[in-house]
Amino acid sequence: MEGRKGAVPGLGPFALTDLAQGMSRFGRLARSVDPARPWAHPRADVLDGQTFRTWVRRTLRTRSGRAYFDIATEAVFAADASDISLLHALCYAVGNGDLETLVAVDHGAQQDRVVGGSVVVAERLAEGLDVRLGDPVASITQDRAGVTVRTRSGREHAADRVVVAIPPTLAGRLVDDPPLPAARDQLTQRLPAGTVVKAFAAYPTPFWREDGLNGQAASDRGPVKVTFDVSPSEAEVGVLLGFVEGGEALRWQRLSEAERRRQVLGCFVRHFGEQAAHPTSYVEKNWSEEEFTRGCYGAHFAPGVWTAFGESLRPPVGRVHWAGSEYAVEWSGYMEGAVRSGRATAREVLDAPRSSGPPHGA
Ligand SMILES: Cc1cc2nc3c(=O)[nH]c(=O)nc-3n(C[C@H](O)[C@H](O)[C@H](O)COP(=O)(O)OP(=O)(O)OC[C@H]3O[C@@H](n4cnc5c(N)ncnc54)[C@H](O)[C@@H]3O)c2cc1C
Repeated sequence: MEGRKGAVPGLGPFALTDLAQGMSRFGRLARSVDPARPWAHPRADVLDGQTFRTWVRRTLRTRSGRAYFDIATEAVFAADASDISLLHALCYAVGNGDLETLVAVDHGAQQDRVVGGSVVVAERLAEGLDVRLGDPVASITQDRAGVTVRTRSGREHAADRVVVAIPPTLAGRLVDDPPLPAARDQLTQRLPAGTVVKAFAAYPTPFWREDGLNGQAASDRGPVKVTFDVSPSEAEVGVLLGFVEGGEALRWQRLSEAERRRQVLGCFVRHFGEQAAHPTSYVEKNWSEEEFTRGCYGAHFAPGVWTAFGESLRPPVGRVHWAGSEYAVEWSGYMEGAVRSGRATAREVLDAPRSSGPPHGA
């Protein structure tokens, strides 16, 4: 699917027709799914009983058509099409616009970057709030009077209600007393995060621009399949970002440091020429190693999970409510979804009956 540097792959008429038909079928099927209740689809058992890969292999006939769906799946879910159910792919696409919007840069989900990094958004939101860092929550105890949250250092915080705003798989690592209902716990056992490594190479200048290239590449050859020019806007330095995602990341992260770097730079050279082989610095960030993230971009649902456990995702358990990107109906897996879910859960808490007794532990 690629030739010389900067080339746009020429797809033949068969591949183009195949891709157009595949996308149209996927879009039609996605629009039949209610992203708030995917398990309620009349054919939910069929859609959730197969992997997205099965559907792609059955529906698309050409190598290029299948490659498009494979690359898009890795880029959107940080997982392989064989990891997720067809129902999840449809639900995610319809809740977040459509598949084309998710992978698109111009007018798409990939269009904008936050100057200073995404952390700036969280820092600005935290201004003026009583945010306490460095002492993670370890356990949550609730009874009829209230909730007590205990941190790893042993501090206790009493409340009427609690919002757990961390990814479901991390929420499953907290100790709950009483234990969570079986269905809710089994759900958190089945919602893994995807696997993503971001590899950055810095150069004295963004040299690829001299060749008329914008630094964006999409390839069916890994380990880096998607790249972006992430050079700072004001600095005289060029930075290329390569994403290593899904199964590619699982295999690549087992390699030695030198081999990982060699393979990433090899991909950059294929796309942008020999100069890419000699960066002034090279940095990798494996998001699965982050203790409080353990992968990204969000949780994905394997076959059977939406239909068997989906109804347990959003309802609170007693005084414990859930919020975060994974709980959003729209823009799940994105910062936008985290904000929407936060608002919905805040409303849920405000509407919940107040405790009749004093807060537990007060
Ligand atoms: C590499 C990468 C690239 C991404 N790119 C994009 C993008 O381009 N656009 C986009 O919209 N989204 C992107 N995302 C996804 C986006 O980051 C998430 O959707 C968003 O951060 C989810 O917000 P959240 O509030 O639900 O959860 P989180 O951001 O995960 O926030 C949870 C917070 O809880 C903290 N925490 C965890 N455990 C505990 C504990 N036990 N006690 C106390 N605190 C705890 C964590 O430290 C964290 O601060 C990306 C994610 C990654 C990893």
